[in-house]
Amino acid sequence: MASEWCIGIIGGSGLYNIEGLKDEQWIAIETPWGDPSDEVLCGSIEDVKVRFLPRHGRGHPISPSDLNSRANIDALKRAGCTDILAMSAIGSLREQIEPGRFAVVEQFIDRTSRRENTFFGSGFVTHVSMADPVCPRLSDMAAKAIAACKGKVAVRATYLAMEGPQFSTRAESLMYRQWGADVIGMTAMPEAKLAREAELPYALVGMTTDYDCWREGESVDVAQVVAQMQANGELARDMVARFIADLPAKREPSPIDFALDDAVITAPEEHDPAALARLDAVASRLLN
Ligand SMILES: CSC[C@H]1O[C@H](OP(=O)(O)O)[C@H](O)[C@@H]1O
Ligand SMILES: Nc1ncnc2[nH]cnc12
Repeated sequence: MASEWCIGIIGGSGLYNIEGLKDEQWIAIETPWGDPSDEVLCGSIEDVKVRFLPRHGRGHPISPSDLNSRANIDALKRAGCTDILAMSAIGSLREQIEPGRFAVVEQFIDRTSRRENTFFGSGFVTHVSMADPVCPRLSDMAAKAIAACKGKVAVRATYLAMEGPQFSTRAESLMYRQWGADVIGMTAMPEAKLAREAELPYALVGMTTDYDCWREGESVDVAQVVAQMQANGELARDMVARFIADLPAKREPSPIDFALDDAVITAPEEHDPAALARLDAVASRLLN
């Protein structure tokens, strides 16, 4: 049955606010996983409900490895989101994805190692499919929004998620290219996995800031990233506004809304009540 959209926007480096929301209000949301990165800016554009969360918090106090992605995704689900459009600054591993070009991500290679990456531990063991980690419908709409704003866009990119906070060595950067990665960042994993566990369709738009360090004699630094981030800001804000304005009037269901069907392996008699209690938002569809 068709329903209303409620779009969660996760703002990456350089995108700490969005403008033009009606009835906007920053709201603190408590979660069983701890504090999200910041309050959530809630409001609407036309008839579409919008929930905006700056991934690193306003002022960028939180490092990639310390992001509480479980709290961030849970908070967006609790705030009523039906879908998530995530924005990220990225390095490019391909000549043709130059700084300033936006890349719509289709696949991930997850090299992160020190992050909580699931809502589902012992007592409610669950294995969701990540074969197709992003929502094709949202990704397609994001690519169209970038093009409509006269932005340069690359589609079907593979994103390598690294732990950081240091940038890669040259050998790593060259190896990631051989692995088939197109772009690199430090934050979209486990965020995308957790969105899938929370049955939230997720798309990722990478905003290219640099060529990382695979090109002979070149390397990346924060000054370069920040300068390009500022240059990317206008397109980022325009494309988010266009993406929301161009959503179909009603939201048709997505298969990702049912990602937990057939994913839970723990027998009902072995379910841990404490584990279930923490899943009141994330797995609300199954538990109610
Ligand atoms: C300032 S460059 C490194 C920083 O930028 C990206 O963050 P986000 O994905 O939130 O835009 C990258 O992953 C690093 O966290
Ligand atoms: N080169 C790079 N490596 C990792 N994360 C990034 N974010 C922006 N540029 C990056």
